[in-house]
Parts: sequence; structure tokens; C-alpha cells
Amino acid sequence: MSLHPDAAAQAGGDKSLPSSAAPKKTTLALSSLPPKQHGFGTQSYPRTPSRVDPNNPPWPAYRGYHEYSFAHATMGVRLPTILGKAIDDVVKTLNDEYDEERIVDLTECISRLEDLMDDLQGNATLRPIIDDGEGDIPLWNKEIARYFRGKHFMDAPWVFAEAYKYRRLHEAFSLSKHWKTYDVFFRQKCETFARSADAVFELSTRFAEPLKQAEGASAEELLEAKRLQFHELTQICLWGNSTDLSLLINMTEEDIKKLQSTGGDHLAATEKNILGNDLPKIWEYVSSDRFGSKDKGGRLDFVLDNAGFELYTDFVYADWLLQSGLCSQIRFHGKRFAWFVSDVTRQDFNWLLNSMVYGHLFPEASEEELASLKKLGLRWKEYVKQGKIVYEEHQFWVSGYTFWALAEEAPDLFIHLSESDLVVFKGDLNHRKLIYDCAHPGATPFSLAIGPLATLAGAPPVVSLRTIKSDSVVGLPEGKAEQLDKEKPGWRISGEMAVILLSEGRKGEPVTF
Ligand SMILES: O=P(O)(O)OC[C@@]1(O)O[C@H](CO)[C@@H](O)[C@@H]1O
Repeated sequence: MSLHPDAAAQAGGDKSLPSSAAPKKTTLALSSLPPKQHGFGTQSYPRTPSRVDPNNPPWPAYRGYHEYSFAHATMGVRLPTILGKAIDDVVKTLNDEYDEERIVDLTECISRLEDLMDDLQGNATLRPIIDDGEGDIPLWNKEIARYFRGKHFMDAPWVFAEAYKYRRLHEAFSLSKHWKTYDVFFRQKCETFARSADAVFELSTRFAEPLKQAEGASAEELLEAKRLQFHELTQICLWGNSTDLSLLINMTEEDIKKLQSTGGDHLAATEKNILGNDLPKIWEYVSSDRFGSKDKGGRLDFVLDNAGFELYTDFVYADWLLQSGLCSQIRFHGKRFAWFVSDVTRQDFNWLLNSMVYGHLFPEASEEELASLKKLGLRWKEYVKQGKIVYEEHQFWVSGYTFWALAEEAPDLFIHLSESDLVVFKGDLNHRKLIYDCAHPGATPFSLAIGPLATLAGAPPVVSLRTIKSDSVVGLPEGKAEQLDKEKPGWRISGEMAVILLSEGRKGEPVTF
């Protein structure tokens, strides 16, 4: 079909026709209008909440290919090392096995672990998780399909890629017949607790006897004593987070001792390392009648981090909260499978209590020390029997989502937590997930950084007890993060610094979705 000549000219076909000539330029003076400005579109952070998704956090994500970040060292070196040690552990188990069917089954697990190692080191695409019959498959594969199709270990946000690696590690076993719940890190977790004798007995000899109130003290004196104990125990619980197997791959007995020193001098010295500290506000809340009901203590939920010594300090804290009458129930939230090396699973929870009561972990301990540990273990077991301490696991805690997605992806869990008087998140990974693991300015207020978990109706009060072990930080005084970046390189990953941060939430308002 040929065009009419006018139509061809309009379409720019015949440049000689008058209608194709460029229009004459008219210059306007515009002298009374504002001057031209530059830099539009460069100010794209923080993203507005409607533009936030797992691949696009509110501030730029840390990704494995960012060479300046801890993400790079982790994805490139730490994770392959951790996986290599995990394979060694399975080989050890294999060598002790005698049943042929179980041996063959386990060799298949090892070859799946080797495939994972190849994928990790070869920066492979993040494939969907193979359906192993576990309830979390839709949670994982929906997220991969929606946000990470075609993404690789090194270019997906670090927090997702790292979690994905632990889910693939679990898949290596969950596809088997006999080894579905095998925990490649269990030996390490137990050994580290067994090497923590000094700090374990320091606490058991102080706390085995039930709390006694000072006789003849006034109500004010008693309250002040309670405040001081709350202050110190919260810090013991905080610094319990320093013993992290995923970071201290070759930890010596001396290293462990240094990290776990719980004496008063040590606590006073380390208090200055708490860079953002809402402890006074937290005390004000838990000691008020807003916490729990009138004659009954409150319900406190711990989203746990590490097994062994850290869990032991969580228990010491929980025990005191129950005995002091501040709390009537403590709920511990653990992981359904081996996660970030040392996170607590049900097996770790049971192991701790049983080894305190029946174990022979400390051959050099005195009779008195062992008796104190047993007494404590028996009391804690009793709490579990009475339902004063409850252990639970939700699949959301082992998903790739950050906690900004909690209400959206796990509404049942959000409702459950909205009934708590305080939800305490332990450790670095939980903190990263609270704040979307991205490059916030260090002075960003905590309650702004946790997004929906602070702003949704019914959001519970939230505390983060975190020793800082990775790049993203919030809740610091203005300029502090920048100053430390200049003066103390490595402060973001050393675990020497910490934060205790509170978001008040919107407790009591009805949850709506
Ligand atoms: O949660 P935790 O036990 O305090 O720390 C977990 C952790 O060691 O693992 C990640 C790197 O693998 C870091 O974010 C973080 O430092």
C-alpha cells in the first residue's frame, strides 16, 4: 500500500516539503521565574513504602557483589567455609553409620551439599526450592518467582541470598528418607556450650537459689533493687549474643571467656559500647501497669537467636522476669531447622535443659557448681511443664522475608505477637531482618526503620537486643556512625558494639488486614 503524498510528508518521509521544516526557535526571557535546578531523580531514598519490595528495600540493599561490605566477605568466603565444615560433619556421621540404606541415603545428602557448594562458588541463579513436602515451600518459591527470578547468589540482596543458602542446606536433608531433621551444626553448638564453663557457673552459682527480697526494705528500695537487676540482666542477655559460631569459626577457650565475662566490672566497661540505649524507657514500660494486667505479670516473647550459651543467658533472664513477678509467661520462638549455624532449634532447646540436669559436660567443675547447674535446669524444666515458658516455631522465622513482611506473609503470627506485652528480638540477623538490612543513615529512629511492625494497628512493643555484627545500623545518635566509620574501622562487624532499642508499637488497637 502506498501513502498519499501529504501523509508521507507528515510522517517525515519527504524532507523537501514545507511541512517538514524545523519550527523557528523562540527564546523566552523567563527572568522572573525561579532558576533552573539539577539533580532530579538522584534523591530516590528512602523509597516510599509502596515501592519497597524484597529486591528494593527502603535504602540501598547490601549485595554480595558490593566489595566494600561484609556481604561480600560472607558470600565469597564465610559461607563456603561454613558449608565445607558442614560437609565434614556429615562425613563424620557417615563413617559411624552401619546400615546400608541409611548410608546410601546420606551419601545422596552429601552430593546435594556438594551441588550447593558449586552453586554458591559459581554464583549460580537462585532456583526454586525443590518440593520436599515442607509447609514453607510456597513462602520460598513465591518470593523467588516474584522478586528474584534470574537473580544470583551475589546480586540478590544479601539477607535473602544468605537465608536461601540455609534453606538449600536444609533441602539437602529434607529430600532424604532417614536424615530429614539432621542438623549439621549440632555438634558445634554442643561443644561450644561445653567450653563455656566459667561463664556458665558464674551465672548458675548466682541464680540457682530462688530470688529473695531484702528483709525490712521499703517498697521504694525494693523497686530500685529490681530496676538495677533488670538493668544488669538485660545486659547479660544482650552480651550473650556475642558467642556466635558463624563468626568465630576457630574460637579458642580464651576467646570464649573474653566474650562471655558476665562480672559487674565487665558489664560496666561494656555499657559505653551500647551505642543506642533505650533501657531506661524499657524499664519504665515493664514496671508500669501498661505491662500485663493489674495483678498478673506480662507476657514476653523472645525471638531467639543462638543456642548454647546465648540461650542459657536468655533462660537466666526469663527466670528472673518470672520470679520478679514482672512476667507471668515467656514464649521462646525458635527455628524449625538448622539456621545461620547456631540458631536455636527444638533439639537445642531440649538439649540444653537435659544436659544441665543429666549431662557430664564439665569434668573439671566442682560438686557445688554441678549441683547449682542441675538445680537451675530442674527449675527451668518445671517452668516448661507449667507452661510458664513455652517453646514454639513458626515457618516464617526460617523464610527469606524480612520482618517488614511479617503481617503480610504470616498474618497468624502477627496476630499472635500482637497479644504479647513485649517482643524481644535477639541478635544481629533478627535485627537485620527488622530493619530490612539496608544502608539506612545510622541516626534513623528504630521505629521508623522497622516499618509496618511499628506502624500497623496492633503492632506489639518491640525491643532489639543486638551486638552489632554487620553493616546496617540504626538508632544511633546523630553523626555517631559516620564518626566510627572514620575512627574505628571494623566496628560494624566486630560484635564489640551493641544497641538496645525500643519501638512502642500500637498495642491494644484491633488488628485489621
Ligand atoms: O544473628 P547473630 O547470631 O547475632 O549473627 C548472625 C551473623 O553472624 O550472621 C551474619 C553473617 O552470616 C551476620 O549478619 C551476623 O553477624
